Amino acid sequence: MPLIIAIAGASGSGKSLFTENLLKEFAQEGKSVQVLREDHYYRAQDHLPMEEREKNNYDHPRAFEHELLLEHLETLKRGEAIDYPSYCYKTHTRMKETQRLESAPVIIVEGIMLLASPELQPMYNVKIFVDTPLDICLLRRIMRDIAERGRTLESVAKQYEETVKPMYHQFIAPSRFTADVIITQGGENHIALDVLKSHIKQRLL
Ligand SMILES: Nc1ncnc2c1ncn2[C@@H]1O[C@H](COP(=O)(O)OP(=O)(O)O)[C@@H](O)[C@H]1O
Ligand SMILES: Nc1ccn([C@@H]2O[C@H](COP(=O)(O)O)[C@@H](O)[C@H]2O)c(=O)n1
Repeated sequence: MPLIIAIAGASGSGKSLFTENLLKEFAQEGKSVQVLREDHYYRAQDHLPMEEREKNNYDHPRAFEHELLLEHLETLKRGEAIDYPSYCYKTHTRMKETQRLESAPVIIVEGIMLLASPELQPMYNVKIFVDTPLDICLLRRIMRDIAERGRTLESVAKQYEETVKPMYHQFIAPSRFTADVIITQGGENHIALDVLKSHIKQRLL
């Protein structure tokens, strides 16, 4: 049965980079791994005008369609394929295209609310929390959101004050206590990558 690894942490903590690095480690050994991003499960908002979409709280668990993510994890765990959704941060909604994604011996799922959602917890075999100081997360987010997600400095600052930071304290920070492993130094922690790789290899034997 596939092993499901959840990687959670604040926005900008280094979850994606850590996931990419873990993926590279497995690819080098010819191991098949699939990655799911919780962001792809943000709810579709085609029915809402853009001003409404821009005001939404994207840092609350109910912003995600966790019911669909749960169904997809169950399907992958049975060894079956899913139709993986895609998401656009600029239009704040799902894209039409889905991608057929086959199951694999290792499934990595990465996102801010993964450990804060009790209904998803039983699905995970390994729970990881990437723990990075919030000021570093904010600096990274400013750079990324302006460069890649079509945001302005003013909009990033407003969103951070109104939702990102308070929701982090309400939902994400407490969820770190449910983790099996807490990773410091973000996506480039190579000792953590090595330890995790050995653990996963042992469990796959
Ligand atoms: N340890 C690190 N050192 C330097 N830059 C990092 C580190 N971890 C992440 N980054 C960079 O910070 C930005 C945000 O990281 P990312 O992995 O996308 O965060 P998340 O997925 O948690 O939102 C990216 O540009 C990434 O390359
Ligand atoms: N339409 C959206 C959807 C999400 N966000 C922000 O993305 C963050 C989560 O993604 P990371 O890659 O940073 O983990 C989350 O904090 C949301 O605020 C958004 O701005 N707009």
